Amino acid sequence: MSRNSRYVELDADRNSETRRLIDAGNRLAKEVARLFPSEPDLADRHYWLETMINHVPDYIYAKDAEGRFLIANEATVADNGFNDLQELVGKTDFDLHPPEFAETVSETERRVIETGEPIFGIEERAIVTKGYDRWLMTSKVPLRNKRGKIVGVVGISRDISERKAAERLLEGQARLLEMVARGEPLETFFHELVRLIERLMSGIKGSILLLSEDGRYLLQGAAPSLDETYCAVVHGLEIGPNSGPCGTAAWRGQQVIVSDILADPLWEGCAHVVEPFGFRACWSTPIFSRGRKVLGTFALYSGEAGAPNDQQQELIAMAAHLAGIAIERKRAEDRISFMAHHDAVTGLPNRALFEAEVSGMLESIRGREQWAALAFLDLDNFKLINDNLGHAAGDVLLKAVAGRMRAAVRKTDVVVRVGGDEFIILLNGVPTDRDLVLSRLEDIRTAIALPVQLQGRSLQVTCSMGVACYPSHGRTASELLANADLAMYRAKEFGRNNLQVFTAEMAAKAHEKLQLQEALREAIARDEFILHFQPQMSLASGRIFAAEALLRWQHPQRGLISPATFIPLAEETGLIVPIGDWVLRAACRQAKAWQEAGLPPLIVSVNVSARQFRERNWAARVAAVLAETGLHARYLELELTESLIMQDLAGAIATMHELEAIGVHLAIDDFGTGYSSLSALKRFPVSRLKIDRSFVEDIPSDPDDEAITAGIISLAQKLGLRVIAEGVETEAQVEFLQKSGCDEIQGYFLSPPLSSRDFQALLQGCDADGV
Ligand SMILES: Nc1nc2c(ncn2[C@@H]2O[C@@H]3COP(=O)(O)O[C@H]4[C@@H](O)[C@H](n5cnc6c(=O)[nH]c(N)nc65)O[C@@H]4COP(=O)(O)O[C@H]3[C@H]2O)c(=O)[nH]1
Repeated sequence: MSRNSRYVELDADRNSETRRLIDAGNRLAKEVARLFPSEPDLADRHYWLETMINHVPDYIYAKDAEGRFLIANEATVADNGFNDLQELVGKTDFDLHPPEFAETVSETERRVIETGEPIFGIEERAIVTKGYDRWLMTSKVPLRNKRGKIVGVVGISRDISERKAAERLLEGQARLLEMVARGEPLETFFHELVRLIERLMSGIKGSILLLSEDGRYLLQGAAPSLDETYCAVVHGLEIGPNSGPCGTAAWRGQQVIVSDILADPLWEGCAHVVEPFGFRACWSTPIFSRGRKVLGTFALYSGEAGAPNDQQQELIAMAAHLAGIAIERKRAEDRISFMAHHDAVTGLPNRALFEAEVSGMLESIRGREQWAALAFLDLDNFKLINDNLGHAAGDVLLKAVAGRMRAAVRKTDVVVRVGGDEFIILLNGVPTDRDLVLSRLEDIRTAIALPVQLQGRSLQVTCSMGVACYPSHGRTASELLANADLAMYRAKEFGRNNLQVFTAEMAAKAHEKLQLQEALREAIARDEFILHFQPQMSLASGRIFAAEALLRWQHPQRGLISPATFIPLAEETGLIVPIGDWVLRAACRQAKAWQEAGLPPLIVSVNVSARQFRERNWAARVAAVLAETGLHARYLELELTESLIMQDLAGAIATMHELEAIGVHLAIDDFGTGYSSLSALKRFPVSRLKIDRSFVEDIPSDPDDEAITAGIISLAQKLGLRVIAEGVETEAQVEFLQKSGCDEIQGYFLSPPLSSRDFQALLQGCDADGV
């Protein structure tokens, strides 16, 4: 039996077949025992070890304390550019690599030798010669002799380039997506993308081209590594079935791989264009939108002929996909930004854009002999067209008008839709000639007023325009806007369809108005209002039977202020509602107080403004005041003006009926100045007409006024209404009115408006039957 007990010699004493088999088995066993002796000698072990480490793809080596290679596996030898281990032995990293790399390696190894501490798993750039950028994971342990003394290092390094590349790709993708999310400029994004791909594919240069808006040309997107001359040649390339790899890829919507530029028909005739740049292959991939529309191309150029491998194809697909996301996102942002800065109906810039840019525009003419004219413009009666013909027609009109305005100004001027029917025009950098500026603006007004065909009709729309000029009417955009607005307000006051240029007087008035408005607000809070009462007398009996309540503002500094000064503003601002409520309550309370003081019951007449009358449940509010003050409804008369009623005839008549139902009297004030038609008048539940003072004023000198007054009186009689004339000052007027059949009078002839105390004294001093 051999020393190797695992390989037993078999018993040969059997039949011949079996014997032959046994002989073969024994021969095999002997051979195995020879090849694999159980106690191998040192040389065998050395050989096995060498075989083993040479089969390992990692780099394994040992170096002495001076960093000289003692031994290394085949991978180390070959990747350092040698054929045989002996060529490497004795060399240091300084002999093999650039000094900065060698220094880093030797520094690590010195540490291991000095400390005796091994280093595991450090990542380092590869300094082996494999032609492309690679990474290693390295461990180094001290090399000891038999006595345990450290005499060098043993190193083992694994190529982790692929893992590193995958990591870098992931990081790159994350960075790119973050750039998209942050809305970085497209150009920056493209640069980063191309650079990433170039880092991952050595020897490759990338370029991104974008398809022009009309879908016909390729325009430069980014090509950070390509020669500018080459980029200039490609920029503006028309796409087509045979237009280089990029032009063709964009045309077909398919990837075009040109493996050898010099041999490919796509480059026929133009290979000489790329030749100087050293390209041999070009792979162009279309960049698609989500809806598969071509947005551009992603192209890679290689100095070597060939097609991309699977891994490279994956990278290309990823890059084209990311580029598509970025382009779409940018376009969406641009769209949103356009929508945020432009008016959807007319496509004109909106106020936000104007305000963002106007300062820069004004700045551009600062110090020059030029003006900027800012016109605020409002279409007259646009609401009427919108209400009667519908919003779609209104939009058509706005578009037409916007187009005309745009056509009437220069490219450098600005036309903005502010909202509704309001526009701003900025004529920038105009000569300092007022007449010229005004004539240009008048031209725009004329263009606007040309007929527009709407729903088969020809309509005309005029405009009111207010103008403020830089620098004399304002140095900032907001000053100019505010002043042009004031001027437009004035244009409207002048009956619309005209142009007004801002003046200092307008500003002063506006300022005054603002102050008055503020003071009025405070007056309500401080209870600074009082009522005066003006008697009304029956011409037949000579009895004072009623009093008109007239508001006064007891201003702490300015004294008694007439309502004519503040009522229009109170109406404009809506302050008339709380003020009117106060008047109604105070008048009812006073009338009731006089009754309680034992005076003969009087009707108190209260002026009602349109704004008040439109308040919801106004009749119910009147009833509540009557209940609160205890005054019977028949002692209250409400004076409504013709214009108030005509603003919303149906609504006014309904409210008048509600008031009639409560039992209050209704009168029409200022009769003759409005436009109430006779047929409408018949439907008003009123009990008297009040002839406006303007007709009474010139009686008896003006025969026309006499005729009108007499006419109103006879009309009222026919309609069964009583008539009162206001503003009666003279005996002659009284005589005329009496003769004409007027029922009642009010005016200085009788008495001016009096404080409640004076009025009470007047009543008490009166003869029970008359004044
Ligand atoms: N020249 C002349 N004037 C006379 C004569 N008799 C009366 N007046 C004045 O004519 C105005 C008559 O009031 P109105 O036509 O309702 O015109 C009123 C009325 O429209 C409005 N108003 C006054 N009080 C109120 C109120 O409480 N509410 C509302 N909404 N408006 C009021 O203010 C307007 C002006 O009121 P007042 O300044 O008080 O002016 C009063 C009165 O003082 C006269 O013989 N000759």
